[in-house]
Amino acid sequence: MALMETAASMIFTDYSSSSSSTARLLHFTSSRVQKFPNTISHFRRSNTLKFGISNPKFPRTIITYCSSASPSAVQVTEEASATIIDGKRVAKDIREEVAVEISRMKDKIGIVPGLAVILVGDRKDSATYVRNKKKACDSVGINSYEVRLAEDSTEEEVVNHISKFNDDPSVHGILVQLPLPRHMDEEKILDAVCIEKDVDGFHPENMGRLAMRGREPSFVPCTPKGCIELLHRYDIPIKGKRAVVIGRSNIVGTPAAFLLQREDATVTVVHSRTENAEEITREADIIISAVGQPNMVRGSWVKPGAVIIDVGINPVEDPDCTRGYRLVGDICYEEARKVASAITPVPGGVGPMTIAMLLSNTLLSAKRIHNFS
Ligand SMILES: Nc1nc2c(c(=O)[nH]1)N[C@@H](CN(C=O)c1ccc(C(=O)N[C@@H](CCC(=O)O)C(=O)O)cc1)CN2
Repeated sequence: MALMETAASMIFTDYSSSSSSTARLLHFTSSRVQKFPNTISHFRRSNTLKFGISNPKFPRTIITYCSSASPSAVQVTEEASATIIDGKRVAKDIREEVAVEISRMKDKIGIVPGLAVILVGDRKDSATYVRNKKKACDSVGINSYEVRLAEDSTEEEVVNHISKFNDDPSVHGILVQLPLPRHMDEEKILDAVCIEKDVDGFHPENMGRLAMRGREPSFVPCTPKGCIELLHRYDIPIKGKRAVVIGRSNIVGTPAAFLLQREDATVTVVHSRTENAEEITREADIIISAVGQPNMVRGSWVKPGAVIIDVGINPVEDPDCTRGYRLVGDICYEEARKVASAITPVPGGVGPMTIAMLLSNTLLSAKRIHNFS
């Protein structure tokens, strides 16, 4: 099956760092939200595959292969229930942790972190994300600065604003909301953000460092950082696991794959030209999907007990919803949750983590610039 790559047009989150395989992504102490209750305790593969789940609250799942030749013939004969990875709750915890650090910094050295956001054009979804970023800044005590430019602005205008923010000592983080209007050269604009303030982590130097062993990016893109943070906070092991990343966009898929590799996972990237995407994905202990195709990953793509991080945020028409649409992920949630051991919902999974990680990166930047630990 061919996958569609729609990095720029996905209404999705895009997004992480670690200096060693075990390093935490955040630069302040954070807590795990709960023990991961659904760990597979054993596996027995034959015509009938069974796995036990360590927490008695979760029913034992029996998955029967009706025909070993056809993976789509997998039947769940007893209702299983994956742990729901609650991104909304983790994001709230992170906002609280960031707020505590910001007030400590303000008390000790009188510095308040500042974030500058540049929005070009009139996409409604982008305007909503920018508004939510401002609200999140307000809630933790970060000063925010916003520039809104018309759809037909020039690249030069955008770059001029970036240059001013690069030179402004009250600004510690700069981001340009994506996607940009089609006539603009995204590369040229993102390259203009100075690397010390690149809280989105989209500068090619940051990405290059992320890809290299022994090098540290200044910042890790917020969405992939959020994905790994969710795995850490739910105590989900990554080291030595097989991970499949679906999608290879610059802002999610590619950095997510680098991050998983830095955490010592064995990583495969599945993309629009991949043959046998379904079989490859079915080998994975951890799936991160960021492809922007509603419900593309079916239950049959998922190995029993796998952990699923769904980055896709796709609107699908629904007259019953006040907005006229509802949001679904790349993963067919109703099918996958019966096979997986843990899964992020959409909405309320990775999405809220993107903004929480942005706040965390902005705090990190201000601490670094002012040599505050
Ligand atoms: N400069 C950037 N542009 C874009 C990024 C980014 O990280 N930096 N990511 C996405 C959009 N995005 C933030 O910018 C973003 C997307 C979604 C959410 C979110 O919280 N989603 C909610 C649902 C929201 C809804 O109901 O509409 C959820 O999943 O629960 C936050 C941020 C592309 N552009």
